[in-house]
Amino acid sequence: MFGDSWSHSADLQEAAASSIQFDKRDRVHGQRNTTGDINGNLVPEKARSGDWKGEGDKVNLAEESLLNKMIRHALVRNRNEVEVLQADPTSPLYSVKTFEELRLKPELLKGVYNMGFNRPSRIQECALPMMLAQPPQNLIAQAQSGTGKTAAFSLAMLSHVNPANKWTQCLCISPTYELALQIGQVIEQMGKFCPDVKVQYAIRGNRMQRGVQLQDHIVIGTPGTLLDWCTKYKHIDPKKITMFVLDEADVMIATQGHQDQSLRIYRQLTKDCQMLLFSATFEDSVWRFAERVVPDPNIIKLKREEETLDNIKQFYVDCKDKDEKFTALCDLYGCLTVAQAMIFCHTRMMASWLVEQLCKEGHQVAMLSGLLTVEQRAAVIERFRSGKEKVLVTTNVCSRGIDVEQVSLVVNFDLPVDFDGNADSETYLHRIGRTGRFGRQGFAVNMVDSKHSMDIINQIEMHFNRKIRKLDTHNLEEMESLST
Ligand SMILES: Nc1ncnc2c1ncn2[C@@H]1O[C@H](COP(=O)(O)OP(=O)(O)OP(=O)(O)O)[C@@H](O)[C@H]1O
Repeated sequence: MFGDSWSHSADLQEAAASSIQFDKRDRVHGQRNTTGDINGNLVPEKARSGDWKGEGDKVNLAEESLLNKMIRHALVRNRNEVEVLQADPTSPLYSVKTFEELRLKPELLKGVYNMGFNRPSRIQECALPMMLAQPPQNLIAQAQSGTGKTAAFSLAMLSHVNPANKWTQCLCISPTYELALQIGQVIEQMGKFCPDVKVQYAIRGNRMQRGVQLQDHIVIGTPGTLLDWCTKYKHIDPKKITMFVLDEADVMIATQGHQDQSLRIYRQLTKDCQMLLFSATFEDSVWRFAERVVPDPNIIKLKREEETLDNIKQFYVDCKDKDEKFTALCDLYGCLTVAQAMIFCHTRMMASWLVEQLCKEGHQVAMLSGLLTVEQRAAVIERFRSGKEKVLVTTNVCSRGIDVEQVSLVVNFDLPVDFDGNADSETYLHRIGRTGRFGRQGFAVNMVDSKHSMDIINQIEMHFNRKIRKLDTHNLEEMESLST
């Protein structure tokens, strides 16, 4: 398929990876400030975490993904059209509007409905018929988190297996232990009425006697353990795998060693094995990886709904220093609690300082930062969502993940900057942008405390071609207009 050059480069990668002592759990728990590039080199995480003027709080892709799964209870709204690129453009394109059209086993259909799914999501409409087609078709699918990818491939695996064959038929690779468990939960829930279908987890700590062949039909696991189970321990015969799913490919390749482990598993499969790859984003490195493991793919893409600054009134407050920013924030406090507000800081330290100061002033605020475990973060977000907390102080760790409809005011206590200290317009948009909020009004207040931060405001103004007006915190009329 890719010839020797491809396997040679995989070998080179493995050799490189094994020479670097790197515990992947470090990444899972966000201790590292590095990430692996396509060649397995360690490179610093850049703009996303912002690392200028003090360590910005780290955004760990796997944690972000897990957090998203934990806090999400429904599909993300997306009204964009799905783009489909077929491997064979002459073959008819099927898409379904109902789950019945898929002719699933009745027990499986019952499982789907039992989960409260009435109809396929946008991405599922196209992806499901492709994944269930005969002869099998390969698929690369890209759509943001929450659009129904996991549910789609879980359904495909459950539908694919023949329970009468007592061996592993579907492999699903996931970047972390926790994410693998999340996928397993979906499969187990969806397969609730298919008791004959067995699921197993190839994750650290789950050990079996060497040479014991699994009878479980679907195995979900992390790349390293799955590779061991296929090669070293022979629990799985890779030649009998007929469906191979790679989930969260973007997270996978950002994790040192995972890419080459996945490639090594892939190389043991037969060429008839159906390959399915999913990713929330599609940078070049993800794309190159996808092309390596998914020959002749159908490609499905669902663009993220554009965030927009429409309906957002943007202001800046001119301050001398941090303390003056704090005073300005306290002046704004009445407006913050009218609906709900998020206050962004660059570092964990700044966020902690701010929370402490606000509490001293008698204000009730919640804090979200990379210092918290994913479970703790999920709990804080739930409290904020349910309105138990009105004001959330946060770093970038959650600027992407949480969609809280009722947030009407965003304060950039620190402006978003990239690695070099320039305006990070993308993060700015993520912090204050809203997607299709039915014209609901929002406000953004940016704290400026230096010529440099004023420059950033100017850069952001130019980037979005929108005026950011000066807010005089002593001008009560303008202040009050924030809450109307
Ligand atoms: N057809 C559907 N109808 C209703 N809800 C659905 C449907 N498909 C999935 N969901 C629900 O929507 C949410 C997101 O789905 P899912 O986890 O499959 O998305 P995803 O794209 O894999 O996102 P992530 O990568 O964060 O897991 C879940 O709560 C899931 O139960």
